[in-house]
Amino acid sequence: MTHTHIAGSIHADYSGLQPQWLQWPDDLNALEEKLWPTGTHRDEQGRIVVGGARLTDLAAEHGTPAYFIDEADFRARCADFREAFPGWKIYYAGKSLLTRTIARWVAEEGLSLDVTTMGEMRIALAGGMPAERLGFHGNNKSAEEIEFALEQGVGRIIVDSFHEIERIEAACEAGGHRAKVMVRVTTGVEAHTHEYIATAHEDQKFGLSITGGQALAGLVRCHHSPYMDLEGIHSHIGSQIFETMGFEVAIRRTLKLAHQFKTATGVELPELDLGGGFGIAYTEADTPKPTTELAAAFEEMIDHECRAFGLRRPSLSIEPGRAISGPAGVAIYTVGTVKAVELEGGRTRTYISVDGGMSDNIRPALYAAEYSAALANRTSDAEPVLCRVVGKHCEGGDILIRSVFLPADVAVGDLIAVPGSGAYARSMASNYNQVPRPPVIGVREGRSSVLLRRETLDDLMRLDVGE
Ligand SMILES: Cc1ncc(COP(=O)(O)O)c(C=O)c1O
Ligand SMILES: N[C@@H](CCCC[NH3+])C(=O)O
Repeated sequence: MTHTHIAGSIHADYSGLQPQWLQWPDDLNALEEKLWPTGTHRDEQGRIVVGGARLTDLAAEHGTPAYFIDEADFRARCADFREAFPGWKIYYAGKSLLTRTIARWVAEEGLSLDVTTMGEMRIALAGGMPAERLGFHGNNKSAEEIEFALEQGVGRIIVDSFHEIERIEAACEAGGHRAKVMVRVTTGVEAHTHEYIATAHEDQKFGLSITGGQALAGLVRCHHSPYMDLEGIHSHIGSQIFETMGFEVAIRRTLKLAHQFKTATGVELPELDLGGGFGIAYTEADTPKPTTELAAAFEEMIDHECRAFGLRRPSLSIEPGRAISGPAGVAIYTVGTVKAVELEGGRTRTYISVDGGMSDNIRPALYAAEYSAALANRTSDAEPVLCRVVGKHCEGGDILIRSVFLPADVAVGDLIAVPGSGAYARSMASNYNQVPRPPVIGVREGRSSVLLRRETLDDLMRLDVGE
């Protein structure tokens, strides 16, 4: 192993192995505030404490891998959006993480809820979210889902295609319903995020294109429908976005569309929904903007464009998912093996295998998403080594954290905590390799409660009904 001098101290030389954004850590035991639920700290023995509970105790009680959600932090993030965007409707995006209890938290915090399937609708309603506070999304809603939504009286259906318009009308006709709808449009914005989670460029499956004219045609079609009350335009440009620029372009283009609609029909659309996508810090390199800053930028742009197009300011809504559930959640794994792999140039990468992997967090494999990690059960004075935290699946790409500095003495049995695991981890989990999915545990004032229990092998066996 070669060594190099950086800022006066001697470090192992990981040049070429270490991504540019990953800094040599000043203090491996430090917990960078922006990554963790508010109030996360180490106790006097160095154990990480989340929501007033030691992760060691939580792991002993609930096993690993597991996701722990700090209820106070989750609720505070709901409140933060509510307060930063006064007068706006805030729809928490349930796809990021949804259980009945979480739906209840969201309802109690006064937010609405964005759902995408029958399953999400059922869980949200079972959690006590009033149907009129649900926004029903999806690019291929089934007739059954639409009928259910109308019967329950969901607040609005966000229409994604002409086929769906026909399906909604048929369901209204058959069931004697009226449907409140918004039309999801593609604004052509190239959001600065991973290609798979950008959703407003033209060449993808969501929404009706503004440029192609389908968006205006869809709005007019809904406006004239005898079964629909058209509430407005919906735009969602993508996910894990830090810059306001993409949203500003979307605001301009959707309000221009609202103006065209007014010219075509003489009617002003009452509402504009700007979707979700607000980025969070997964690593030290991520710098999310405070919600107040986002709100100020949006407000200014909306006022400006409304004036420019001679429109009244519409009612406004957003749909944050990750920005609420992501930082509130920490995943805990147990180290099973540690392997120093010799690379060319005499350098070493330390592979730390944990008891989970791509089945409980597919995001690194799917989007090359980066995460951070910390030793949860103790501190260490050992020197930092460049590690790759990998899972237990039969797949070379089963990587949880591609590059992270951890102490050189990480050993079998240690606990690894991964912040930012509240969003799109459990909700996208699978049973790959017949691994039961981990539980979601709520933590509040030092006490924990199971929100979603751990799957068991019996659960898996029960599904396997073949001869
Ligand atoms: C329509 C819609 N709204 C809201 C969201 C939530 O996004 P995020 O969790 O990034 O805020 C998504 C997912 O990207 C979405 O598709
Ligand atoms: N699931 C994605 C976000 C996009 C999903 C919603 N359209 C993620 O983990 O980042």
